[in-house]
Amino acid sequence: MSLPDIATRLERVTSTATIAGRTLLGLDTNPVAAEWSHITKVDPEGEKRLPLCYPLYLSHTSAISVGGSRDVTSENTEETFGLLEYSPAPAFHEPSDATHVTDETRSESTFLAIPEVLNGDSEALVGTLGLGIEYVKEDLGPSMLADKLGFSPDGMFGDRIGNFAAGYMLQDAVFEAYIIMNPDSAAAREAAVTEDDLLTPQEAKQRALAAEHHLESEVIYLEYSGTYGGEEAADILEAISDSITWSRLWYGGGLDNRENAQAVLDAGADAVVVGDIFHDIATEEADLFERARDEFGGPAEVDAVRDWIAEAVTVAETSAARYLSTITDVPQPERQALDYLAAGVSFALELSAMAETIDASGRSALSEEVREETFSLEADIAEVTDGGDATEFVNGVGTALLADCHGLDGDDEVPPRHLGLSL
Ligand SMILES: CC(C)=CCC/C(C)=C/CC/C(C)=C/CC/C(C)=C/COP(=O)(O)OP(=O)(O)O
Ligand SMILES: O=P(O)(O)OC[C@@H](O)CO
Repeated sequence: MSLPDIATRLERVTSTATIAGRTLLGLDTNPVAAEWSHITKVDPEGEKRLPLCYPLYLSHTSAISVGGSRDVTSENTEETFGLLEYSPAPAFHEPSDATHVTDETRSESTFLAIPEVLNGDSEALVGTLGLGIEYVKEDLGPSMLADKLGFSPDGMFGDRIGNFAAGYMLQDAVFEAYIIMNPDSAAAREAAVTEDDLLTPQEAKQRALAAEHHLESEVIYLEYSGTYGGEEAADILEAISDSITWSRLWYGGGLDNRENAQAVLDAGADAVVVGDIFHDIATEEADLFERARDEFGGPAEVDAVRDWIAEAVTVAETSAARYLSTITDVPQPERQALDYLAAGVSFALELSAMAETIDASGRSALSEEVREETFSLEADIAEVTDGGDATEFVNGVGTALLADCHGLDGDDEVPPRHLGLSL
């Protein structure tokens, strides 16, 4: 038997074993964790910001998806992964364009999640993917290898290096088969989904079956981006979850309270995905900080800030409480939200008082003073990350915000443009 014959037989045996494992034995070989029930989408674009103590909020989510469909670049994606090093949850990369993928994003993400749209145009199903593979094969793969080796191996292996890089990256990637049901969303525009492309539950189920059996998509993603799908979404989820066995089923769009998150889980979603309500916390925190500055006129104890927030707003209606309530295993989202909002606002009050007195002659003097200060937020952060990271995080955020306030540019670990609040 020739070498190619042996390779062909081996490939057949392996793929038969895979199918038997998944179907006859019901083995869960899906690399996307079955336990994940809540995903937070963090968008790297400039308009979508993070609350100051994002590690606290993100300590309750199962995983973080980094990506977005507008104004995303490799630079703001790398920065977002840098910020998420302080987050306790694993982060994966969902690029909307292959050029957002770099060596750094690859090494910092748990896996690459590639969207394919089941009810859009052919660009969104395979066109962008083909373009992406071409980019990995011809540019990214060879340049990553040349960086690592210190020389370009092109002449030695010809095309094979690029093919290997593309194969390797895709083998490691997970595929998300999207069904987009909100034609007014950015995702729908990207994928050319119109009213005519909306699916009935039965059609959605049939496409999900094609995705599971033919495309082998690790995730089937029912997407209502920006709006809650209600009963229509529940009907689709029920139809899909009754028939797929191996792919995970995720729902995203408009979730902002416990009832709607629980409803889609009850309808059969394995996980809920939330985006907007998380980013809204950043705006809310910045607004509360401005009001607290007028109220306290200087630094204040966390307890005093907590009492003031409880009077100043209806905590149950805050984005912080709404975000936390979409995580169904957080027992008291309102209490937790009040603690986190108070922690963020009092940290900002401490920093803004420091801004008045700090030596702002240069970044190193400023960062030295920040390191000498003890911030109460550090203990809270240390509960969700390890101690060294908590110190580094608090000092990093403090230095970045103070430097920004004094117009000192620099290479911040925590770039202030990603934070909702400025001093
Ligand atoms: C091969 C490599 C390295 C990368 C491939 C990159 C690919 C194929 C990207 C596909 C992009 C695509 C088909 C996008 C369609 C629209 C979509 C599903 C967007 C995802 O939604 P969000 O970006 O989260 O939506 P919002 O911005 O509306 O929240
Ligand atoms: O921003 P929202 O509406 O929560 O949607 C989340 C996600 O499904 C978007 O891709």
